[in-house]
Amino acid sequence: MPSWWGKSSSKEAKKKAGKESFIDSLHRKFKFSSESRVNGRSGGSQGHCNDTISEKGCQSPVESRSPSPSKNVSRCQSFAERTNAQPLPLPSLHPAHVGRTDSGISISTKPRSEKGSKPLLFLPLPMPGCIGSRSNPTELDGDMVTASVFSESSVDSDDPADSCHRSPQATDYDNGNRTAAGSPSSSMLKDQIFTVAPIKSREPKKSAISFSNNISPTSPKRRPLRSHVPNLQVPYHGAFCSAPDSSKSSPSRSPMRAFGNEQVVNTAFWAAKTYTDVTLVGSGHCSSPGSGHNSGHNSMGGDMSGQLFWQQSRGSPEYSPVPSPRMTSPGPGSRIHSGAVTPIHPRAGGTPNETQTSWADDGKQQSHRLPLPPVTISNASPFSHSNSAATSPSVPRSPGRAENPASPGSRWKKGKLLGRGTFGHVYVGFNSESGEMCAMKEVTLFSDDAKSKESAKQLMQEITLLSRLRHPNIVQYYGSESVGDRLYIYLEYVSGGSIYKLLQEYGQFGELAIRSYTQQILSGLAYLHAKNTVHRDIKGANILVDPNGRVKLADFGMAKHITGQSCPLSFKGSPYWMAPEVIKNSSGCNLAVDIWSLGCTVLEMATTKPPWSQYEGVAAMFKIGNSRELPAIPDHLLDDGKDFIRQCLQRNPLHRPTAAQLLEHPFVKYAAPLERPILGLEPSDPPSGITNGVKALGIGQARNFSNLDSDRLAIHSSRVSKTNNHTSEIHIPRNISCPVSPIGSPLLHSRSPPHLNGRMSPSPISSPRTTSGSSTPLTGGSGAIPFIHMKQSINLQEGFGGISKPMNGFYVNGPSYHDSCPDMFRGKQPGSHIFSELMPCENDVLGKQFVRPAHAEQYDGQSVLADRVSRQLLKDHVKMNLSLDLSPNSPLPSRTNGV
Ligand SMILES: Nc1ncnc2c1ncn2[C@@H]1O[C@H](COP(=O)(O)OP(=O)(O)OP(=O)(O)O)[C@@H](O)[C@H]1O
Repeated sequence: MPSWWGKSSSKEAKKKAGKESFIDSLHRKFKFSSESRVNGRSGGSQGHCNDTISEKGCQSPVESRSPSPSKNVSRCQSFAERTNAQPLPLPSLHPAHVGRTDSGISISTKPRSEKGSKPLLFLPLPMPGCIGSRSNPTELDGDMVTASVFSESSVDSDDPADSCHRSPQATDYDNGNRTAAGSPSSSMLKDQIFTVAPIKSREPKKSAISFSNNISPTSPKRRPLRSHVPNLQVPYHGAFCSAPDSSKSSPSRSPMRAFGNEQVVNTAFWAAKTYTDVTLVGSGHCSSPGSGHNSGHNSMGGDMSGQLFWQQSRGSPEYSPVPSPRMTSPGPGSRIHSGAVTPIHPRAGGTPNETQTSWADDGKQQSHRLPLPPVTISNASPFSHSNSAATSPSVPRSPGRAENPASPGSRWKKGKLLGRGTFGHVYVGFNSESGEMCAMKEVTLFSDDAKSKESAKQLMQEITLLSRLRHPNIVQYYGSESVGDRLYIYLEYVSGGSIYKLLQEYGQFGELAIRSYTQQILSGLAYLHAKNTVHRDIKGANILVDPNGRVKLADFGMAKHITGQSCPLSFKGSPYWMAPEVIKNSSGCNLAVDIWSLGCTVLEMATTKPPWSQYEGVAAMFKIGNSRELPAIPDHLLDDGKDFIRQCLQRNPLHRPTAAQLLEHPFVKYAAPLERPILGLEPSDPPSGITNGVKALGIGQARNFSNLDSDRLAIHSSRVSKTNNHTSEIHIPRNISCPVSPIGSPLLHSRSPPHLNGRMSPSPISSPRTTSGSSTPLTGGSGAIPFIHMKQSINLQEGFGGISKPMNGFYVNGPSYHDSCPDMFRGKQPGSHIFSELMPCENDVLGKQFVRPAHAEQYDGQSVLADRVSRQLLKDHVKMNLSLDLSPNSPLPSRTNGV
């Protein structure tokens, strides 16, 4: 056991004292905020147009521990050294996957009454209703701004912790996380040690807290913000430390996870690696990119440890018993946040879930009662807290419990740990009554950390943004609720893991898979961008894949809704996937940054590593931001693929095509469609016991929610669970997983060129070594990879850093694929006769023109249908967006006003 573990909480007592006051103040603030919103909040933050949404510190989620082939891979093997990956089995064809997508928020009207505990923390849970009720379209932004302000302020914090000087402890810590399957995996490292709640007893504890579902077996022990047993000491996970614990899942715990514009290079590390040309404001700390098992990205934004190398040997950290020192690789967890702020209190993300830990240890994966999943608030307050004690680790986890038989389907039980993130842990949530699953992100809020408040706000922002998104290629947000000192966020469960994880386990993808995944990512981005929202952290670790090959964009912690005309470009993202303009801070917020990152992700899929991974973080950033070099593109990719990457990696953001435009690129346009596109289009019946939320609830949230999202995509169901004095209205949207995704089985029904049909392309997959991803050094100096200058319609817009203002949701500066079937896409693919038989383009709602194979239907009727459905969905989304944006009450500004 690490020495720091035994140190326990020397600061415990001191922190405890401040918790109460913190909670109270936070509570008051949220409450205040809530009221403000209800009354048409204005948020003084509107004046700010900072990056906002959320800034995460480094985190290192632990990937699923389920047995996987990856186990066969030596953890110490480097990507390059790894033996050939196992061929991916063909996805099985199943009925359309229907996934719940509705969002709901659970709320408990009854405050927690646990003796000795503080009043429940009223977290401002974003809700459809609340959102819809906003009269000012910029409110959302205001929230973000507010968050950003916090974030920035945090960056300037004098708190040593801010500087993220993650010490070697990080390593230990990381190791501990990874190695301790069930051990308290705190993800926070810091020079300060704190104690975490001891593992809860599995014995049922009688709780004074009543559950909405009538479950009241909570544990008296549960003392959210105060009772930490000094038997576990978890190093603070400061901004500087990357989440070393990242396991294979997230590749990128990145080298610079905590980088921020505002950050000051104040660490020795940075001092020694200062590149004058790189605008590294603030002390960026990088987490090791591939180290963490979280997402393994090197996202910047909160903490940046000095590990800026793409970790070549990130096997499956989680399996690795050996404490891994800090990772320097651009893994999943290396994100740089503009504010070196570690979102939630260090402990939040890293605090091991006692219960979970114990479960993991014993491998039983027992689950215990959890508060009701997505529940719609039935009262006027947009903020909710749950009085459910179900989340208490001490709650009996017996699946067969008979408590609350009245509302069987409303209980979610926390299952196995999927991973750790900056904000907390993610578990599988299972409703034993309905058989449904979800991903539960558990975040522990601490009051003893100055940044907790800020972190909470950031998290709220992410939730707020996510709650407004509904697309088959975006992880659906179901709802959230706070229970005591913990916040639970319910998300669509995507069991396949991230692209990063798949790459780690199976090696590089074949071209068909890449095409399919890329097409889906683009679909999600097109939708997102149509809402003037930029993800800012696109990379393999943040893209999840379900068993059917459907891709879902995840982790919107750094996403930002672009609203003003001018928005400073925050230094956020993951170094290796970061666009030049972000590094150079030369342009304003731009949707095009995602396109650049997409290009990097395509390379990542083709090589298992992001471009420039052979360089350490800072050096890579220097390359990206100051040289004209572009990463080498694997030869095994066909011309379309190479061209696609080049299009994305144009240094001038104005030259990059928009997501919508890229959907017309032959590389993705003919990607294999999903097998089951139609199933589920019609609203599915809500689960047993669940009634239509809108009708049943008749509350603002429900109404607004229905307005916010497409009815065609989801059914808003709710369940009213009345228990004792607690009434919860569950709003469980169900949606269909989507037809947009082309890949039901990338290997099947492909509409790609004949030579690719039905087969993976020449084996990229078989041997990760064969391709050189990062092994491909950057050859060439500037201009090694020629830019392709296509017809452009540059339309500089004032106030947006020179970036063109989106037109119909898309910036119109880049290559105009709108123009009738661009020649560049015609017959471009070698040997593809399909491309030469294109039907006349037809306009779609996006103003784009799609091209279809003349004999597509006879070629593959189902595929065509799927394609149409997918496009229709995209149109619907756009329409929906337009409708939403134009609504005076919409929290999102009209696109025409955006950017
Ligand atoms: N909806 C989901 N379905 C399945 N697994 C998920 C889901 N969301 C997250 N995970 C898993 O949980 C892990 C932690 O996710 P989380 O979003 O908290 O952190 P992260 O994305 O890895 O890091 P960060 O948020 O700091 O960038 C991820 O690595 C991912 O494997």
